[in-house]
Amino acid sequence: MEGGDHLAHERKKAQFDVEAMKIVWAGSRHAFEVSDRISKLVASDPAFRKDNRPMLSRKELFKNTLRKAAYAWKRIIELRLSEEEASKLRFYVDEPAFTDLHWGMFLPAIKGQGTEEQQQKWLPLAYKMQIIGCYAQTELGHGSNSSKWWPGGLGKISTHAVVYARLITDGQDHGVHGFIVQLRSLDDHSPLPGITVGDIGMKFGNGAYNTMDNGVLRFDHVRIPRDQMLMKVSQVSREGKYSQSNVPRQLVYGTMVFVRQTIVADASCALSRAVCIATRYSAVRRQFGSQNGGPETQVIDYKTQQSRLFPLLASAYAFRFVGEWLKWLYTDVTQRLQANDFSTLPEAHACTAGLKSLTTAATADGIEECRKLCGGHGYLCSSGLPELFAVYVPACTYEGDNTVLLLQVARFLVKTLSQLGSGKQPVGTTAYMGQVEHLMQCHCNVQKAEDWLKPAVILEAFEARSARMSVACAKNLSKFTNPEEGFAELSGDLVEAAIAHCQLIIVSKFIEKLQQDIPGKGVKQQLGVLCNIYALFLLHKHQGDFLSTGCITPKQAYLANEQLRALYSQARPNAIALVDAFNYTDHYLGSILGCYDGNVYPKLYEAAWKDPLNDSVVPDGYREYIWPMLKQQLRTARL
Ligand SMILES: CC/C=C\C/C=C\C/C=C\C/C=C\C=C\C(=O)SCCNC(=O)CCNC(=O)[C@H](O)C(C)(C)COP(=O)(O)OP(=O)(O)OC[C@H]1O[C@@H](n2cnc3c(N)ncnc32)[C@H](O)[C@@H]1OP(=O)(O)O
Ligand SMILES: Cc1cc2nc3c(=O)[nH]c(=O)nc-3n(C[C@H](O)[C@H](O)[C@H](O)COP(=O)(O)OP(=O)(O)OC[C@H]3O[C@@H](n4cnc5c(N)ncnc54)[C@H](O)[C@@H]3O)c2cc1C
Repeated sequence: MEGGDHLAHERKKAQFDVEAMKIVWAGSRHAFEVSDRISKLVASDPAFRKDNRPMLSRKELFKNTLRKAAYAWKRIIELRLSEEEASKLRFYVDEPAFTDLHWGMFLPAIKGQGTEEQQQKWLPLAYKMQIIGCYAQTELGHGSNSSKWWPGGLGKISTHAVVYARLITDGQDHGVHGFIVQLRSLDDHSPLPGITVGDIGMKFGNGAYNTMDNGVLRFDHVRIPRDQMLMKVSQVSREGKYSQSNVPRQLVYGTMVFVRQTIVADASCALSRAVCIATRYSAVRRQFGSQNGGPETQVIDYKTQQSRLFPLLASAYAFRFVGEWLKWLYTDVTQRLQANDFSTLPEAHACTAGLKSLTTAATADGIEECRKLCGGHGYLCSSGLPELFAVYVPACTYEGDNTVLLLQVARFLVKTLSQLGSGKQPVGTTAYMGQVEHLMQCHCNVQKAEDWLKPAVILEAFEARSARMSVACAKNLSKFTNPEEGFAELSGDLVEAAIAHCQLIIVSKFIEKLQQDIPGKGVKQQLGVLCNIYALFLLHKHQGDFLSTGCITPKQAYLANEQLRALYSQARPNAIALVDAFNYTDHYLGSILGCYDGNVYPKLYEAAWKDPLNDSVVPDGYREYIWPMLKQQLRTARL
C-alpha cells in the first residue's frame, strides 16, 4: 500500500476524543494552541532541518547549531514572540545549544540570587542577548578550587558565567557563593586576561549532545568586582565585612530546584516521543502468527510487546501530570520565599531532587526499551531513537547524579520520621507519615483482581510500602553510634526507600489528576486505565518490596498481575490515539518509524539511498585497500 494513512484503521478504533486528550496533555487549551502553532512553524522551515546531524563532523555540527540559534533568535524578534512562544520555539528546534543554559540557568540564577539592583543591571542585557551566560558549578576534580569542567555553553560561546566558588574574607571561609564573571571580550570574543577557557571534547553519540560546547575554565588572579557577587542571600560590604540576610543558606542552590523541576517536565516529552515512535511502528510491523490465512499479526498485539510498551506509555502520562504538579509546587515555594516563608523549601528540594532522579532514570531506560521494541530498525539513526537516547541519557547525571539526589531525599525522609516523636505533623507529600502506626500494621484489602482498580487500595499499598521501608531504615540507623557512618553503611537501603517514596508521589498525583473535571468523551476513562497500568506495573516490578514488607500477600501480587494483563487489553485499541494526543509533528519526532502516516518501509528504503556512502557505487578506499587485497587473493589462489 503506497501513500495514504497506513494507521487509519488504528485511529478508527479509538474509544475517546483525541482532540480533547491533546488539551489534557498540553495542560490547557492555550498551551495546546501555542505548542501546535510553534511546532508547525519550526517543522515548515527548512532552516531547522535536523536529519543530517549524524553525518556532520563536530565543527560542522557546532557551526550549524550556531546558525540555527542565531536564526531562531531572528525569528523570535521578527515575529515578536512572547517568552512562552520563544521557549517553545527553542524546544521544537530540538538541538541542545548554549541558549539552553543562557535561558535555563544563567538568567534564573541571577533572578533567584541577585539583588534588585543586580537584576536591573544584568537581566536586560541577558534578555536582549547582548551578553550570553552559562552556569559554572561543577569541577574537574573534587573541591571548589580546581578547574570548572562541564558547564554547557562555556566552551566556545558564553561571554559571562555565574561561577560558584568559595568566598574567603579576612582569611575566613564562608562557603560556596555565586559570582557573575565576564569571561570573554564583547568586541573580539577573546578570553579576558587570566582566563583559560575551551571545549572539553567529544561526547557520547554522533551528533547528539555534541552540538553543545561543554567547557573547561581556569582563573589565574582574576579580580571579580564586589558588586558581581550575587548578594540576595549574603553580602560583602565595601569595607569587606561579610553578612547574611535572614534567609536559609540553601537558597544559593535555588537554581537547581528550578531546573530539576523543568527536567521532570522534559522527561515526559522525551519518553512520550520514544513511545510514540515505538507504538506507531509496533502497529505497522507485522510478524508471523495469523490464523486462518488472514493478515499477519501486528507486533503490537503480542502480549510481550504490550507488557513492555504500555507501561512506558502510562509512564509518559504519569510524568506529564507529576511535572505539572511539580511546577505548581515550585511556583508555590517561590511565592512563599518572597513572603519570607521558608517552611516548604526542604520538601520542594526533596521532591525536585527525587522526581528528577526517578523520571530521568525511567526515561533513559524507556528510550532504550523503545529502541529494542522496534527491532533492528530501531538501531538505524533514521529511527530517531539512537540520537534521542544519546541526548537524553546524561540527564541521569547532570543537575545532580541520580543516586546522590536520592540520598538527599532519604535524608529528608529520615528527618521527617525523627520529628514525629516531637509531635511535628508532616504535611504535603510526607503527610502519610503522620499515619505511620496504621501503615505499619494495615492489611491490603484485595480479594479479586478488580479490587486493584480502587484508588484507595492502590494508595494504601504504596503508602504502607514507603512508610515501612523508611521506618526500617530509621530503626537500623539508630543502631549506629555515629549517624554519618550509619547513613553511609545503609545507603543502599536508603536509596530504595527514597525510590518507594517518589513512586508514591507519582502514583498519588496521577490519582489526584483523575479527581479533577476532565472534559471530552472517554478521556477520563482512558487516563484511568493508564493510571492503573502505571501503578500496577510498578507494584509488579517491585513486588519484592511489597511482599517483604508484608504490605501484600503472594496471592494479591498474582491478582495485580492478572489485572494488569486485562488493562493492557483495554489500552490496546486506544494505543495509537493515545500517542497521537502528544501532537508531535514528524519534524519533532525525527523518525521514519514513528511518522504519522505509518508509511515506514518506502521511507526507510528511500532514506538509505540518501546516505553519503551511497553517493557512488564504488566507495572511496576501494582502489586503495580492497582491490589490491582481492588481487593478492587471486594470485594466491592461482599458485
Ligand atoms: C530551558 C531549560 C534549560 C535547561 C534545563 C533543562 C534541561 C537540562 C539540560 C541540560 C543540562 C544542563 C545543565 C546542567 C547543569 C548542571 O549540572 S549544574 C551542576 C549541578 N550540580 C549538582 O546538582 C550537584 C549535586 N549535588 C548537590 O546538589 C549538593 O547538595 C550541593 C548543592 C553540591 C551541596 O552539597 P553539600 O555537601 O555542601 O551539602 P548537602 O549535604 O548536599 O546539603 C546541605 C543541606 O542543604 C540542603 N540542600 C541541598 N541542595 C539544596 C537545594 N538545591 N535546595 C534546597 N536545599 C538544598 C540539603 O537537603 C541539606 O539540608 P539539611 O540536611 O537540612 O542540612
Ligand atoms: C551533559 C552534561 C552537561 C552538564 N552541564 C553542566 C553545567 O552546565 N554546569 C555545571 O556546573 N555542571 C554541568 N554538568 C556536570 C554535572 O552536574 C555533574 O556531572 C553531576 O553533578 C555529577 O557530578 P560528578 O560528575 O562529579 O559525578 P561524581 O560525583 O564523580 O559521581 C561518580 C559516581 O560516584 C557516585 N557518588 C558520588 N558522590 C556520592 C555519594 N555522596 N554517595 C554515594 N555515591 C556517590 C555517583 O553516584 C556516581 O556513580 C554537566 C554534566 C553533563 C554530563
